[in-house]
Formats: sequence, C-alpha cells, structure tokens
Amino acid sequence: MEEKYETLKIQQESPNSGVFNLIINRPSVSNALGLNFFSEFPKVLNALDQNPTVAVIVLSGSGNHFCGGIDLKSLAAMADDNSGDQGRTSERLRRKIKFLQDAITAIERCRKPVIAAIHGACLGLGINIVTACDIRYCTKDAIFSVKEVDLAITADLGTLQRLPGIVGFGKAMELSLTGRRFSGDEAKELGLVSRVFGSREELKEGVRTIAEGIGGKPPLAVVGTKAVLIRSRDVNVEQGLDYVATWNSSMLLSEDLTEANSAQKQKRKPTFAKL
Ligand SMILES: CC/C=C\C=C\CC(=O)SCCNC(=O)CCNC(=O)[C@H](O)C(C)(C)COP(=O)(O)OP(=O)(O)OC[C@H]1O[C@@H](n2cnc3c(N)ncnc32)[C@H](O)[C@@H]1OP(=O)(O)O
Repeated sequence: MEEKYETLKIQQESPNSGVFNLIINRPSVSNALGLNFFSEFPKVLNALDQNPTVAVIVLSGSGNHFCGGIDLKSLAAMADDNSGDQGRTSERLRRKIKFLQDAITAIERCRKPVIAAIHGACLGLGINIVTACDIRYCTKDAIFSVKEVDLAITADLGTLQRLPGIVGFGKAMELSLTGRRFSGDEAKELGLVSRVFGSREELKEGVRTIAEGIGGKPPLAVVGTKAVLIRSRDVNVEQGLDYVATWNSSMLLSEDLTEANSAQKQKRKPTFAKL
C-alpha cells in the first residue's frame, strides 16, 4: 500500500476505517488515462482486495473530472506497430485489447465492493470503468458520454457488454450510437447512477456514509452478494441458483451468522472478523 503509482492514489478514509479511496490521479489532463493506468489499476485493485483491512473501495477522480477518457496523446501508440504480416499485427493488437479489457474487469474480479463517485466529465474509457463498478453515484454537474463512436472506435473495454444490463438495451444502443453527452440527472433517470448529489462535497460525504455502512456488514455475505449477483447476471436463473447453493453450502455457516443474529437479538452493533 506504500507503493507510489503514476496514475492512482490510495487513501484510507480514516484510521481504522475499512473504506479505501482509490483516486484516479492525472488532474492536469482531466484524468485522461494511457497504458500505464492499465498496468497499475489491476495491480492496485488486487492489493486492496488481498488487504484484510479493506472492506469497500471508493473510486473517484482528482481535480475537475472523474475521467476524460483514453489519453488521446497515447492512443496512436496503443494501436501498436505494424511490423510483421497482417495476421501477426492483428493478433498482437487483439492481445493488447484483451490486456486493456482485463484491467477493467479487475473491478469485477475484486471481491470487495467498488463504488464509483463521479464528478465532472466521465467520457469513453470513464464509462467502461464505471459500468464495471458495483454501485455508481454522481454529482448534478457530472457529464457522461459513450464517446468512442466519435473517435471511430467500436467501444471494446466493456461498455457495450455491461451498459445494456444497467440501463436497458435500447437506451444503451441510443447512447452508444449517438455518443451524446448526458447529465447527472439523466444518468439517474436511466439507472446508470443510484443517486445524484448536489455538490462534490456532498458526493464525498454521502458516498463515505454509504461505504462505511456496507463496510460494517458481515464481510462474507457482502463478498458473496457481489460474486453471486455478477455470476447471476451472466447465466440463467437455474444456473445462478445452483451457484448460490454451492456458495452458501460452503460459506453460510460462519461466525458472521452467529454474530449477526446475536447482535440483532441483543440490539447492539455487530462486530465481524476481517476478510
Ligand atoms: C483501445 C482504445 C481503448 C479505449 C478507448 C476509449 C475511448 C475514449 O475514451 S473516447 C473519449 C476521449 N476523450 C475525449 O474526447 C475528451 C476530450 N476532452 C474534453 O472533452 C475536455 O477536455 C474535458 C475532458 C471535458 C475537460 O474540459 P475542461 O474542463 O474544459 O478542460 P480542458 O481545458 O479541455 O482540458 C484540461 C486538460 O486536459 C487535457 N485533456 C482532456 N481530455 C483529454 C484526453 N482525453 N486526452 C488527453 N488530454 C486530455 C486537455 O488537453 C487539457 O490539457 P492541456 O495541456 O491544458 O491542453
């Protein structure tokens, strides 16, 4: 956790808190992100996931924006060199795209909940990132755009796969084909965010309270809920039920169950061992 990163900053909300802020940290370029982000992000998420002190991760942006999208200055370099024949060039590019995708999917691989707190611009790559997050909140002045189409890119890092499940197929198609900008209020109307806050300060405080609330819940059930919901999204009901039956048959009988029940009966705050 002591390591320094070029594109990210980690801050524990307060001493003893299980809430950790993961901050996109390239404010001079509106948190536009290049290749180094894709190397750092999964490493940091994995470190947070493995750290038993961490219960919930809040992802936000430093400066004026959440994320201005892919770093346009590094986009050409990311498209790779053209050495070798067409087949080899294409296969290299395919591997690179899979590497970028994998960095975003690290959010879903992380057992702990990841909450996006969005202010200012959240464009292109920003949408890929937040649609992989477990919960999203934003400020009223947040601006969203599935911008890839305007850059002659078919969005390929998760937006087209995850957005339909969040806002519905038709809305996802409309937003992705037009690339139009939409506001925090519309994001709420669409179901992209769960709540809109009046200011950045209110967003920070509101999300902190929600994250601390989740962080105080039985950790095995929190991790299980995330894992089972993500799996259920991708399989049919029967397969999802089968998955949760196996999950709970191995993890339901924990000290958390006893503690949650006792605390409820004794009308006291429960305390759970870290995960
Ligand atoms: C394999 C491909 C994988 C992923 C592909 C993803 C596709 C995308 O992400 S599409 C989205 C691309 N992003 C954009 O088109 C955004 C362009 N920028 C803007 O619209 C605005 O700059 C803004 C983000 C809304 C911020 O506006 P404002 O607050 O008025 O500040 P500015 O003065 O415009 O910008 C400040 C500073 O940031 C630099 N910057 C902003 N965005 C990017 C970017 N995407 N890449 C590189 N740099 C960016 C901008 O140039 C300014 O820097 P200066 O040095 O002062 O010029």
